[in-house]
Amino acid sequence: MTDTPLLEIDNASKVFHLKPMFGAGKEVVAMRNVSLSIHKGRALAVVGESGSGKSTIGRAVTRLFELSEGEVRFKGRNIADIKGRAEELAYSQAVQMVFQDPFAALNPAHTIRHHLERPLKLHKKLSGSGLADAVGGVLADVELDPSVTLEKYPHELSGGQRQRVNLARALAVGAELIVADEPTSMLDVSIRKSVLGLMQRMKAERGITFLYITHDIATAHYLAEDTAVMFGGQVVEWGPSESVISNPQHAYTKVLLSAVPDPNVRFVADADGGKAFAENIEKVRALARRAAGLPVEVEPGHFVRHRFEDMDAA
Ligand SMILES: Nc1ncnc2c1ncn2[C@@H]1O[C@H](COP(=O)(O)OP(=O)(O)OP(=O)(O)O)[C@@H](O)[C@H]1O
Repeated sequence: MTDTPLLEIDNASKVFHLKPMFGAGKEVVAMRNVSLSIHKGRALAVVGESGSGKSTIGRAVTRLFELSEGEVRFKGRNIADIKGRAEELAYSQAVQMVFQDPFAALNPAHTIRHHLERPLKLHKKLSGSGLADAVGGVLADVELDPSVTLEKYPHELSGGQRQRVNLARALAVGAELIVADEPTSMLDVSIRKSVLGLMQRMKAERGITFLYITHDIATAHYLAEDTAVMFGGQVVEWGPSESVISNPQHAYTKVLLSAVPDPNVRFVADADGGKAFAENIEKVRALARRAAGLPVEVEPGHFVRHRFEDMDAA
């Protein structure tokens, strides 16, 4: 591991100012003092329920808006300082997004060949046999057979195959970091693991780095070395995935884990399997929403904002 992480999110906050046609304007704090980092060739899972602020992190990293506070650094450079067409293009190639709906990101009027050749021609200036080899290469990387895939249109593929095409396209563009926002949640349960397995291999074999955004904490450890749990725009607990999952410290993390039906997740719950927290969900949410105090390190690299004991005071 090199010392400088590929991606650093440093004390990042985002406030949206809503101005409705009628009534008073209001502010939504979508992300509050978030600090996270990922080294090259590793994955960080950001987990939380709907509205917790996970996608806001992804959108900040892909430069869809400016932060209200803090900064995002890619290879040590503040992405707010990226200027000029060449630098912007280089960043938008290096940082690719894969979305929940694998169909929406593909043009139904074009074949898979078109989707993959276009970025390779445009960005890597390939043609002829070099282009054919590169298309074959990215399809092999995502474990799709060129002879049965290339001439098909997106609607002729399964959801899992379409998501593989999206990942192949990210590779064709030259992705170093893939922001995968709920990439498997629209897929059948039976093929979720295979797509996660593919992302795992892209990481291990190609050195691709993933920011994996998911509501499903059970899937985090398939892909991500590290997991951050979000609620109300803040990260309430983070650390090595194994440690966060097997030894959760925040009541909200316990609630997320108590909803996991997967027997492979080594969640060492307390006697009631976290049910007490699930039944007190509003109290847990109130705890998670509280302004962040100084985090406590419970195990090496495993941090939590508020301990169980704090819940009664919430
Ligand atoms: N462009 C925006 N304008 C106003 N509010 C926004 C905007 N984007 C996000 N928000 C608000 O910020 C909060 C966090 O949203 P975000 O989309 O990051 O959550 P999420 O955890 O990704 O949820 P989901 O899984 O449902 O997308 C929500 O309250 C949301 O309504």
